[in-house]
Amino acid sequence: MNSVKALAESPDLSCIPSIYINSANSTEPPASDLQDAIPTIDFSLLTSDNPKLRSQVIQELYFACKDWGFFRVINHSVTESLMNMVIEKSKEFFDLRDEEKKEFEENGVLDPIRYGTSFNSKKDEIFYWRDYLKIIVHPEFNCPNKPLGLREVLLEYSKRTREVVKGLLSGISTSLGLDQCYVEKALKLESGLQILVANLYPPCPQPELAIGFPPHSDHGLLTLLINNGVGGLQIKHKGKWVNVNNDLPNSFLVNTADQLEIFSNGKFKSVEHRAIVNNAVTRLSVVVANGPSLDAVVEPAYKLVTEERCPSAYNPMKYKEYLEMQQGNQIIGKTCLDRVRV
Ligand SMILES: O=C(O)CCC(=O)C(=O)O
Ligand SMILES: [Fe+2]
Repeated sequence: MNSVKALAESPDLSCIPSIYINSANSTEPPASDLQDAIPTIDFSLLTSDNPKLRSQVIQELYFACKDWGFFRVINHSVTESLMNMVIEKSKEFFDLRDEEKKEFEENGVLDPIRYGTSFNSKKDEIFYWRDYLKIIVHPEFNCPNKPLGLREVLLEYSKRTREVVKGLLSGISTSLGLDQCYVEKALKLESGLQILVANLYPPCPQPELAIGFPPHSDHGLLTLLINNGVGGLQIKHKGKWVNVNNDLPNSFLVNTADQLEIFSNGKFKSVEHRAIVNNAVTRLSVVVANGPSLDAVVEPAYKLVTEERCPSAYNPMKYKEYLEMQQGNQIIGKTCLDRVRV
């Protein structure tokens, strides 16, 4: 595997190889800065003793999912020092020697540990300026045996982030007029799939020609993102690409993903996002994708279809099949969701 990290570190790289040239860059309008602030959800209010505060935050969650598909979560139980350790240990993984990382190279979509470059280098027509490490951390916890300490940090992070996701999904369930445990039970979250993805975007000598992560939506229910303080994430909001700034310490950036769009029968849309690169500093993001159980069949919630008399807009599909379809092909916007849309 030829990592972008090794390429970016080659001594006299001034032009990027043509395989990295993303022709869409020249046709897409540049992103603008956001006019309105991304919604912020105070997680602690979801379990407040005060029913008024609880119902208020559930309503905020509803509109954050419906109008944005992106929100920040504050006052959760994950400490800033744990978040920093996750970033630091992920960086140490990428800093291992190539021979050490080689044993984790991707062989198949459902491999528990996958180190690779681009998105799906066997299928990608152009390559993305990104190396990655993907680890299935639930229902079974997996982890590379190096660097030292990675395992402890990721195990703790996986547990903590699952608690946050559980709380958010019970709020979302309520906000959809369903029982607060409805999502959890229907999608068997006890054995829900959780994949941790570390994305490394080294400095790129021609950032305007390359792309770190092309426009896409995520496969699961909710994705939690943190990064090393370097900007680069852009989301599509009201039809336009906008920059997401890192302006709130100790917060998660959360986005709605495909299975939540399906489950909510399209009430909540999975949001498209992408990552651009820069020529000065390495960007590192750590994303936790939280999905249903692999054997859960996902379809619009029965109650939403019957009580609201909205015909089902998505065909049922086992999450495992959806995941294999999304991870095993090229990633192009929301084309994967189109395949299950009625
Ligand atoms: O690096 C980022 O900010 C985005 C990464 C991402 O979208 C993903 O891993 O699905
Ligand atoms: Fe993503």
